[in-house]
Amino acid sequence: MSHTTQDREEKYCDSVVESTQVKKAMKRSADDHNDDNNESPRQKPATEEHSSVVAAHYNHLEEKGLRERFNSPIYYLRNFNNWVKSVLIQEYTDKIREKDYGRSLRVLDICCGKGGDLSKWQKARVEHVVFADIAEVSVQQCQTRYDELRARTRGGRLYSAEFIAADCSKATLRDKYRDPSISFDIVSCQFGLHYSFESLPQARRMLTNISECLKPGGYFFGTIPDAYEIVSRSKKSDGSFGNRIYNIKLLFDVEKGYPLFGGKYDFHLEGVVDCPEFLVNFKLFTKLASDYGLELIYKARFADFFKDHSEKYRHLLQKIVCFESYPPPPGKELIADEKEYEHAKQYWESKENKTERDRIGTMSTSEWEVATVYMAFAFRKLKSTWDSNGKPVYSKPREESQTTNKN
Ligand SMILES: C[S@@+](CC[C@H](N)C(=O)[O-])C[C@H]1O[C@@H](n2cnc3c(N)ncnc32)[C@H](O)[C@@H]1O
Repeated sequence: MSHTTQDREEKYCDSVVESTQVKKAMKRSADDHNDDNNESPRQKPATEEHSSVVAAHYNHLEEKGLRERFNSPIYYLRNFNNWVKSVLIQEYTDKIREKDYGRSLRVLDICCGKGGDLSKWQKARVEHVVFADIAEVSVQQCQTRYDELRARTRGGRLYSAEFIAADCSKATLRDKYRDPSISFDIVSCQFGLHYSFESLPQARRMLTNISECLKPGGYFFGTIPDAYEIVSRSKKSDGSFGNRIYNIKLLFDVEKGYPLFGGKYDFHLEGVVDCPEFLVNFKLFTKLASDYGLELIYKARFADFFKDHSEKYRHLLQKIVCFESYPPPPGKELIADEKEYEHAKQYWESKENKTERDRIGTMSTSEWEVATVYMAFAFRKLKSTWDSNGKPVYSKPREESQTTNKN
C-alpha cells in the first residue's frame, strides 16, 4: 500500500474517532468505567451466536502433526508469526528485568488458543502463566501440551500454570483466578483481541480483563489484523480480496461507512482460520485503552516490525526457519509457484560474486501478503490514584519507558 493511501485511511479513522458518535460512546465508557463488573443497562445485549461460532471454529481445529505442518502452504508464514510473538515476549520480559533483574514474572496469556506460546514462556523464564480462551477444547489441548512440556522438562525449570475456558469479552476473569489478588507483569493477547471488537461492551470487558490485574509499569502486548490495511485492500477490490492462501470479505455496507464496532469480515486462511472477525480501529482502541490506564508505547505493521527487529533477532529468524531458501537447494522444491518469487529472483540475479552454494532467504508473495495484514502493539500500564469521585486517575510510573516506534 502506498503511504498516501495509508495516510488517507489514517486521517479517515482520526476523523471518525473524533466524531460525536465516538465521543458519546467514549463518554459512556468513562461513566461506566468504575462499575466494570456490571453490564451497563444502556448496552444492547451482546449476541451469543458470534462467540459460539468463534468457539466452535477453534474447538474443531485439528491438531496438525509435524509432517503436515512442514508441508503446509503457510509453513514460513506460521514460523514468521511465531518469530514476531517470540520477539515481543523477549523484548518486554527483558525490559522488566532491566529494571528489576530477579523479579518473578507472572503472565496472563489471553486468547491463548491451544497454547502456541507455551514454550516461549518457558524460554522467557517466567514464573506463572494464566492461559484463558473461549474455546474449551483448545484450553484442554493447551493444558495437555503444558503437561507434555512438563514431562519433557524432567524436573527442569518450568512455570506453574492455570487454565481458564471463558469468553474474555464477557466474563470477569479475576473471579476465575486461583488467587483473585494476583497481579501480572505481562498480558499477552496474540491474534485474538479483534474478536472483542464486536461491540463496545465486549471491547471494554476485554480491556478490563487485560488491565485490572496488570501492575503499574507492566506491559500489555499483542498482534491483530491491521484494519487500515484491510480497508485499503478492500477499496481496491469489490469488497472481497485475497490470494491462494487467504481471503477476506467485508460483511457490511461500506457505502454507509466503517462501523467502529461490529465491522465484521469473513477471514479465511488456509487450514487455520475460517470465521468472522471484526475491524479494530486502532485510534479508537488506543483511546479506549487509555481509559484503563494503558499507554501506547509501540505499534508497527509486521513489515516494519521486521525492519525494527530483524537485526537483533536474526539468529531466531534462522532458528525458527522464517524464510525459504532461494534458489531452492538441490533436491528441494519451492513451496509455491516460481512466479511468486520474482522479487527474490531479481535480487538474486543482481547479486555479485555469488557462488553456486549461496542462497537468499525469502517468502512467497502470497504468504507475505498475509503477513502484512497484521500489526503488533505494546502498551504500558500507568500508575493509578483515585479522584474525589472514586474514579481512577492515571500517571506514568517514576521510571520512564523507552519508546521505540510510536507511530
Ligand atoms: C488465531 S487464534 C490465536 C491463538 C493463540 N493466541 C496463538 O497465537 O496461537 C485466536 C484465539 O482467540 C480465541 N478467542 C476468540 N474470541 C475470544 C473471546 N471472546 N474470549 C477468549 N478467547 C477468544 C479463539 O478461541 C482462538 O483460540
